[in-house]
Amino acid sequence: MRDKVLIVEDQFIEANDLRLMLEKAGYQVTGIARSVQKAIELIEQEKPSLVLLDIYLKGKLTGIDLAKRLREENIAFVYLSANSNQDVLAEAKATQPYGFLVKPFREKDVLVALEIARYRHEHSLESGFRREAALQKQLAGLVTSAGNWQHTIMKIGVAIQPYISFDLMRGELKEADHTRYSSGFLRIGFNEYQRIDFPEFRVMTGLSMQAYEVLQRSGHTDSIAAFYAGKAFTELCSRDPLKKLVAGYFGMASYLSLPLHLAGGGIFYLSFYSRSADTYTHEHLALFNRLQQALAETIDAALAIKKTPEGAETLKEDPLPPDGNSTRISGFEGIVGTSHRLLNVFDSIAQVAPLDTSVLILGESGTGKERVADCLHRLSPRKMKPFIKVNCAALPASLIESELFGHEKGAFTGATDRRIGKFEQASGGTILLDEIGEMPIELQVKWLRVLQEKEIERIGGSAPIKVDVRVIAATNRDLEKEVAEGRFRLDLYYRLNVFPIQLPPLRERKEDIPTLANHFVSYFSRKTGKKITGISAKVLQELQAYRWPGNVRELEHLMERSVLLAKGDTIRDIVLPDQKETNHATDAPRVKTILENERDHILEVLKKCEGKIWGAGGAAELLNVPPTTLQSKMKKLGIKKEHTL
Ligand SMILES: Nc1ncnc2c1ncn2[C@@H]1O[C@H](COP(=O)(O)OP(=O)(O)OP(=O)(O)O)[C@@H](O)[C@H]1O
Repeated sequence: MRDKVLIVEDQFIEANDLRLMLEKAGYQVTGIARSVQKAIELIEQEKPSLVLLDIYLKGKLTGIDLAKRLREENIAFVYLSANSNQDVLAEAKATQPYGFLVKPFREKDVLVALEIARYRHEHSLESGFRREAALQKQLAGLVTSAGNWQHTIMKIGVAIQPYISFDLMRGELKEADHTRYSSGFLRIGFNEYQRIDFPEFRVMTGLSMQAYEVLQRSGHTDSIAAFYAGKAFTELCSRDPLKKLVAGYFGMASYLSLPLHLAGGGIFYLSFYSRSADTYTHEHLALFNRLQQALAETIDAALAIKKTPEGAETLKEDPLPPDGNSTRISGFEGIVGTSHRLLNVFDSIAQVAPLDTSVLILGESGTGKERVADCLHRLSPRKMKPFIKVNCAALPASLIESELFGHEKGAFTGATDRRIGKFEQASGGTILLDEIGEMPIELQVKWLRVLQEKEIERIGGSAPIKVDVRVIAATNRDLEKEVAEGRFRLDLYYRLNVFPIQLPPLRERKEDIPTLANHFVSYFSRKTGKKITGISAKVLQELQAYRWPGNVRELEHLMERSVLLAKGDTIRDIVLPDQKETNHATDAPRVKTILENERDHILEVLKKCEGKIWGAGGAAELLNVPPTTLQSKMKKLGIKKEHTL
């Protein structure tokens, strides 16, 4: 059956061109809508499987408004746009489109974008189902696994973490006679949890037994699944002093409550806390609906053990087996830290590493982007194949193309031999395009085609060559800003941004500073043969107060210097750059180069003239240069006509 496509576009000529293009390629175009209202009517009547969607339409509502509805109805959509305003872009991105096409369109790009959208849509549904089926199986497996009930609850937590991210999980059963059984698990590493039952919690918080019981009695319990964030979380804490204590003590910012009605009667309260405010959504409640039976069966079985006479004896004191609280997986070696921001990065790596999906690693300089790329490769099925790194900033623009795609003998002056490019060298493996934000704009179009069509052409070559390479890109630039300012192609940005991993700056995960500092001290002590065993409390305090504009790399260099200068076995002094200066340096906007200024100025004038170069009122006249000079400048600065509309 032919795929049904709806075109939502208010420009008749463009819409009609698209219709002809799609029909020629075998799609069934179910209609052209010029407004959101008309689009909704056509969607109800025709049930298209794909929608091509312009952002600005006739009427008040925009394509972004329609996109939200398409998401809910699970219909794949691709934006059509010439707009690169940063705010609009951020809004469009939040609707999670399946692709983005920049006007004017090339036929092949449109068709490839539709193919990819269809593939991604089917794949996301399918992989969602597959992942959930795997989780259900894992939960069923826990029913028969031996161990005490707390151990089973923790195993449920470990299994559920990739679906419901948490920093603290609690399980609690209230019996008819008011006896309570509860257990808590604090996440302290990627797959490491510390069991915190109420005796430990009382010791940590200094609560007396009596005070604890008072707090517990005045608590709030949900009878149906619910989540709380922001104001709702603050209100929940003000109604429930025990939750307030937990939130304050462990720095939690949101809460998800999943009450499970057990077959044996009673309710088991499974609840999750997260240190991020935006962790829990309606999707978690929907997931819970699908999983509650499997969860209830697992917990029922675990509690049945508790109810046997032998089980009851060991209920509160039973320690977790040694492998229970520490199931480290290898692969994250070299990335030190256990802050929840870093653990979220580990979760993303674990989720995406085994797939072939492109990954975009974002983060300030020195945050560990290259290390993350290493992990992605090491944890993928491609680990035995090459991992090739290309630094786009370190290559002169004139060489990047031949460096990446290779050239044939005699392709240009100086090409004395055939050269295999980095992309082909990475065949079967992974390529890291570091500093992708620095890639010249002319090359970005070629790069987009490589990503879409999975084939390259050597310079001077006569036919394209198919390549199987997984692409990881990294940048410390704000790519959305680069797009808004015309330095990065919007369609390439969307193609790369399939799975972004954002690395936090060090100043946002200060709790990792002592571990990192100690890690570097022991590394450099070993390397230099000095016997340094620690860092003084004063130095640790200073390290935590500093803003770290250079992130982990700066900390690494500082610790190396400190080890070299240290007298005795402890680091007691450090010399940090003047805080005011460094704050200033981080907050100051990047100074633009002369070429960037020239480019911005020409772009601004061209936009004013709606792209017109020649004749009266054209950009050449306004800039007071001959049109041919302007054209060659535009070429040199990578300004295309479509950037100016
Ligand atoms: N979590 C970490 N644990 C241990 N070392 C780290 C960690 N993160 C970064 N490093 C170290 O900090 C230095 C910088 O890391 P890396 O080169 O991966 O950063 P980057 O984000 O790619 O930087 P740039 O944007 O400048 O290329 C490296 O020497 C790396 O070993």
